[in-house]
This record gives sequence, structure tokens and C-alpha cells, in this order.
Amino acid sequence: MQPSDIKPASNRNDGAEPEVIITCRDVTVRFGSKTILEGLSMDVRRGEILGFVGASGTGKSVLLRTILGLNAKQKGTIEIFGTDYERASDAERLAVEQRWGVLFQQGALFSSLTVLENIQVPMREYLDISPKLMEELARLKIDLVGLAADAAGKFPSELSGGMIKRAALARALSLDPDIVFLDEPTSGLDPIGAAEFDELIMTLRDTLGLTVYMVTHDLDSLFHACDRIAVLGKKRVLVEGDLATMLASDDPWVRSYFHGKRARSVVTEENQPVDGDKTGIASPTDGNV
Ligand SMILES: Nc1ncnc2c1ncn2[C@@H]1O[C@H](COP(=O)(O)OP(=O)(O)OP(=O)(O)O)[C@@H](O)[C@H]1O
Repeated sequence: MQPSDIKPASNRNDGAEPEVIITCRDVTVRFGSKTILEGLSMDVRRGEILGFVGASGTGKSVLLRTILGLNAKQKGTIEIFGTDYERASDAERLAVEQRWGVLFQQGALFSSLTVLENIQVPMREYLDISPKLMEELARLKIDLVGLAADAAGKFPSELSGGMIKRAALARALSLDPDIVFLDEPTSGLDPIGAAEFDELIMTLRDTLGLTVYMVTHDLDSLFHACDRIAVLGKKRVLVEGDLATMLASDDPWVRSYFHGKRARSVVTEENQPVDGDKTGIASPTDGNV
């Protein structure tokens, strides 16, 4: 298999240039004397599933938190929906916040609230709607993410790991956002649960036109769900592009990650596996995944 044989996860191609909804330019983030990100630039395009990958500790979560305005940056600009969040007025910030949803690592549901109540938290914060409508909307989200109706009254401690992820996704979708940020959404799930979650993300992208920014170590997600991938390393985005771009990259970390044994084991029949000579994934180097 040559890199050019690989189809992107989304085959939509209407010829139009995709709209860029997040731009990061020359971003530097430090904590004390420790520089985590330096001169980082990248774009997120409307309607794509962007996978964000990089060795542990390279700053993927820091970048996510910086985009969300939760970490200060020392240099550079980040625009989301054309708004520089850091310089925006309160009203502009509020408008942007209603257009994103976030699924933090571990789901981060409130343990003392039921699933229904958790989903209603952003609604209470941002929307002025009746309790009845709020309940109806929250039940719709529960259905949307494939949870059974009776999950509504359950507390997080009563849910499986997969159900927690879905409930957290339902909360991230609470305000009908344009973009969802997912921080390692499939971590802790078994392979079947992880594949089902990827399917759900792809379905939501296709049906709702969502943009998805997904920090992940999950090679299955990167190979099967993501339209584009950005690799973080050396304090910046090292490589950005589709899977073919990753496979063609000569960056040592990218090669070791995308050509390692684990990567080879997730190449599907569709992408013609696994035998090194035929796949073009020739290196037996085990990726540091
Ligand atoms: N608030 C903070 N203060 C000081 N250092 C921090 C802070 N937040 C993150 N860091 C440091 O920034 C570096 C990058 O952390 P980050 O959590 O972004 O890594 P990551 O790429 O998401 O890693 P992993 O894949 O393991 O989740 C780490 O060295 C971490 O200790």
C-alpha cells in the first residue's frame, strides 16, 4: 500500500476550501522557566475530525487548555470563530463558549448529579429556558449519544466506563456546539467500546456537521476516524495532514509511531494490511505508543 492509496476517513469533497475555524499562530506557553509550547501554529477546519497526537508530556492538554482560555500564553494569537478569546469582551467570550463543547479526560462528570442533571449544567449556565424544555433537550442528547433512556436518572458511579464517556459527550453536546474538544475520549475503553465511540463521533460529525478536535493516543481512532492528524513534538506541530502524510513523514518520532508494530496491527482490510512488504509499512520498529 502506498500512502496515496489511503482514503481519508471522510470522503466528502465538494471542491470548496474548508473554512478554518481555529487558527493558532506562533503560540508560546511557559510555566515558570519551563517552555511547553514555542512558536506553535496550526489550523482546525470546519467539519473535520482532527486527531492530535504526540509523545506523553509534549503539551497536548496544555494546548487544548490554552485554546479554551484556561492557560495563559506568553506569545502568539489564537482565534476561534474569528474571535481572539483572550482579547474578547465578556459578551464575545460567552458567544464563543456556547459554540464549543468539551469532554475532558476521565469524563469529568459531577459525581453528585445524575446524567440528566450533568447534561443540564451548561444549559443552566448559558440558556434561559424552562425546566421542562431543559429536560426534553437533555433527554434528546442522551438518545443522540446512544445511551438508554433510563441512564438519565443514574449517577456516574452507576455507569460503565463507556457509558461515562457517552454521558460526558452528551454534556459536551448540551448547547449544540459547532466544535467539540475531546481529550483522550477512548482511553480506558476496551477495543470494541473504543471503536463504537469512534463510530459515534463520525456519525455526529456527518449528521450534525460537528468539528471534532480529538487528543488521542488511540491508533485505531487515528487510522479510522480522523480526517487529519497533527503531531505535537519539539514544542510545536511537527507534521499536520492526512494519514498518508503521516505515513510519508520522515520525522523519526512520526515514523516510529505510524510504522510501528502497533500501527501495523490496526491497518484494516480496507487499507490492505499487514504484511510489511506489501503495505509500505515496512519498518518493524515498535512505535512508542
Ligand atoms: N499548570 C501547569 N503548571 C506547570 N506545568 C504544567 C501545567 N500543566 C501542564 N504542565 C506541564 O506541561 C507538560 C505537558 O503536559 P500535558 O499534560 O499537556 O502533556 P500531554 O502531551 O497532554 O501528555 P499525556 O499524553 O501524557 O496526557 C508536562 O511537563 C506538565 O507537567
